[in-house]
Amino acid sequence: MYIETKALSKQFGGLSAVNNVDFSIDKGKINAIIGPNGAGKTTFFNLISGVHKPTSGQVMFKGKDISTLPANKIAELGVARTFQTTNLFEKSTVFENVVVGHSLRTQSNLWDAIFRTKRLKQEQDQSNQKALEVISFVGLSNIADVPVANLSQEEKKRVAFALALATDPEIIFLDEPTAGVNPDETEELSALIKKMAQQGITICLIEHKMKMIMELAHKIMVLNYGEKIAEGTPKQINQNEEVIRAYLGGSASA
Ligand SMILES: Nc1ncnc2c1ncn2[C@@H]1O[C@H](COP(=O)(O)OP(=O)(O)OP(=O)(O)O)[C@@H](O)[C@H]1O
Repeated sequence: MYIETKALSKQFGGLSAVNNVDFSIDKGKINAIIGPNGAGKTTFFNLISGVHKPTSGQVMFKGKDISTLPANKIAELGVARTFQTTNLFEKSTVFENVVVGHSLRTQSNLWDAIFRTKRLKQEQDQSNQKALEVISFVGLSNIADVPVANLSQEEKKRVAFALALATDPEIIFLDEPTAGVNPDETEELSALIKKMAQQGITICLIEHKMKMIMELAHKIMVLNYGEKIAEGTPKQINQNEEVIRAYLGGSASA
């Protein structure tokens, strides 16, 4: 089993944001989490990536319990979250933003920085090369030197993907990756998500756009009031009575 949650629960005061959720994320596939507003999707992400500690239950990564590891340790294991586009440095270029991502994988310290050591130089070269590689992968090579402030929302989303990819992740968590972009751009970003999965990167995403999820995901989990009400292929989810009632408001093609 790759990533697995066992009876995972998180309470905020008296509120059960995530309640007793068993879920497994399939390696190399596109896994999706859907559900109405406030269903617990973001909290579930935060539990897996170590932002929140569970109230009870476990998160297992390749058979190891990571429930109590801090977020930076979980990131070092190869679990990356995309950053909101608002976390990008607007005045810096695409390249300058992305090069930061790879620093998670480097060892240099203050000593290296003061004395400009060989290790620092080698690692800077590696980070620069990695940044160029992932910028090309997300299709932004021609604007690598443009400040982020001058980019469209869709291009900023690509920068956020590149930043996550620069950390050499095994799995990427995407929280509403296409929020705020138009339908054509949504399709283009979907194609990019597929391309990441084809590279062997496991994807886990939250999305409200049902049509996109139905076309993209291999596996879907539906949360409602913190509880898992269904899990399955897009086809199974589309036909699930409880999902149709709770989430799709009676129309499976919403
Ligand atoms: N840090 C927090 N403190 C208190 N309550 C919280 C906290 N984070 C989330 N909640 C509550 O937990 C519940 C689940 O929230 P969460 O953001 O996980 O839902 P969501 O499915 O991601 O919603 P949306 O689709 O609106 O982003 C909500 O009722 C929310 O108000």
